[in-house]
Amino acid sequence: MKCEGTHFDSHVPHTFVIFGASGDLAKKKIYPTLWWLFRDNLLPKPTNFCGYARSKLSIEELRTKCHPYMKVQPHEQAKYEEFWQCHAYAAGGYDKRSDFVALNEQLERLENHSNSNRIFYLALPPSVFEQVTVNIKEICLSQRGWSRVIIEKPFGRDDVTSKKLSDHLASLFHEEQLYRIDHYLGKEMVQNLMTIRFANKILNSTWNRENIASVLITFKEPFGTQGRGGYFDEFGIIRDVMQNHLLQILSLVAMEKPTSCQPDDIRDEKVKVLKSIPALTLDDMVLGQYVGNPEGEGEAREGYLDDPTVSNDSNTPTFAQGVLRINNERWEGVPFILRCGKALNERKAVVRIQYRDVPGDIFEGNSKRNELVIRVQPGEALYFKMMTKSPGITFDMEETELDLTYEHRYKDSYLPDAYERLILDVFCGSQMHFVRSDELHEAWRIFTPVLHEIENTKVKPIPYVFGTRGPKEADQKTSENNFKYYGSYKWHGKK
Ligand SMILES: NC(=O)C1=CN([C@@H]2O[C@H](COP(=O)(O)OP(=O)(O)OC[C@H]3O[C@@H](n4cnc5c(N)ncnc54)[C@H](OP(=O)(O)O)[C@@H]3O)[C@@H](O)[C@H]2O)C=CC1
Ligand SMILES: O=C1O[C@H](COP(=O)(O)O)[C@@H](O)[C@H](O)[C@H]1O
Repeated sequence: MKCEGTHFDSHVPHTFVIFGASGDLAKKKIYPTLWWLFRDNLLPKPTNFCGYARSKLSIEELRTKCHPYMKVQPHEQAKYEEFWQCHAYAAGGYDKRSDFVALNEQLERLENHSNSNRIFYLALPPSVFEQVTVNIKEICLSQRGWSRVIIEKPFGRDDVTSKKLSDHLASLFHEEQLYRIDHYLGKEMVQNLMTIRFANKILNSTWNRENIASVLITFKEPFGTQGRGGYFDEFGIIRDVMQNHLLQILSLVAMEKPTSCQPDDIRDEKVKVLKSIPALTLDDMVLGQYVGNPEGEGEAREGYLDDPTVSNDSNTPTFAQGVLRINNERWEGVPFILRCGKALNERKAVVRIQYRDVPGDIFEGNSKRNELVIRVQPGEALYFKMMTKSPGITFDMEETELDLTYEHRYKDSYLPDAYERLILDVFCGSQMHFVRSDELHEAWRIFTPVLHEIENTKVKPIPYVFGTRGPKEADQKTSENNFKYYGSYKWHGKK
């Protein structure tokens, strides 16, 4: 797939500035990703790195914090030393102009006063986004090259706060300078959706209400808040996962074919399909909150409300299922069911495209629906459930699958982490896998009313036990929305 801005001038110097360099995201995701890109010679030369945070840290201390996540192999040691030699660190406040002036001087020295391009990564809580972006704009932009800003969710907590943030950013930067990360857009199988849909005649021509009964997009995690309940409680699972990751997947599954693979042609189609979705209502939802499992081990014994950082009467959902409708010619009447939860029975993200029953059945009701399953993680796979005659002297039929398990088919392929792809895209100037402000606006339009209703009327989520599949009411709602679960499918392959 050829897209605009998929390469960079490898000889222009670049500087990557990490705000919040002392934090969790920086040590667990950003520094490791930069190291892997550096290790694989994927970054322009030279690229320098500069951390910025309030804590006073030496490079040695920063390195020690990051080390457990860097996955350095013994033979990579020399390269690893080289990586850390390209680093600087500045301590300062997020609201202090003079500290940003000092940061800028440090960047100039690091760049040897060259025409370096600059990338600013905001690994920061949203409360300081505004001050930091103003200071970047006024003091730290590259004077001779380009500057780009990467921001992490949450992009607001509802339509009003998100618009405020969008307006603020638009007053400082052009949209082409802004890279809003939704890391699900960097995952292999999510990126594959465009190819699966638009490069396969057989799928493309059945991708509509005449053939598809329902679509189920699931995200499950087997752990709870792990002591981060304080943060989670402000947002809940709908804002944490459904409004962004699952809705992004839905857009890619449901959008019309873009006129080209150019980032804005794709994002135009995503916005268009979102505009056809009415706001979600409480009737379309099942909400849950986990309780401890007295027979479980460790964290599983604790319920959400047992987390000391969560208030005792919190009604924040840790599980949510919502049924969305797309009122356009392709999808009218096809439920798109988004389901996500923490403290469930497994880690899994999967998209199920369930086809309609075969009309004019001659098999006495024994055939089951076709289902195309796109397993995002873990173990990327694409499989198509279908009916076949049982082999041998029989006319019985059985459920089987066409199976594309990546681990078997692409044995020697390296599937980079989502952040590796996305950060590289920023160097390349490709916004294809980043969220545009109008997409965000539509996403909040769909979710804000129901979020406010849950919060204002103190809707009680249904308790479910840590380590289970969540409230059974969700399965009930799924079957009412034309998704058939047979419980009879058996896969015989190796996992
Ligand atoms: N390439 C590969 O690696 C392949 C692997 N497989 C494996 O085979 C196994 C079965 O495949 P799968 O497609 O999941 O088959 P099924 O159609 O049997 O689906 C099973 C899933 O349905 C969900 N479920 C359970 N009860 C209900 C219910 N009452 N109503 C609605 N949904 C329900 C569960 O998922 P949930 O809890 O998420 O709702 C469960 O995992 C899986 O483990 C799969 O990974 C299959 C083919 C290829
Ligand atoms: O954005 C988030 O995603 C993670 C799950 O990401 P994954 O790549 O491990 O699937 C989730 O744990 C977190 O709560 C959420 O904020």
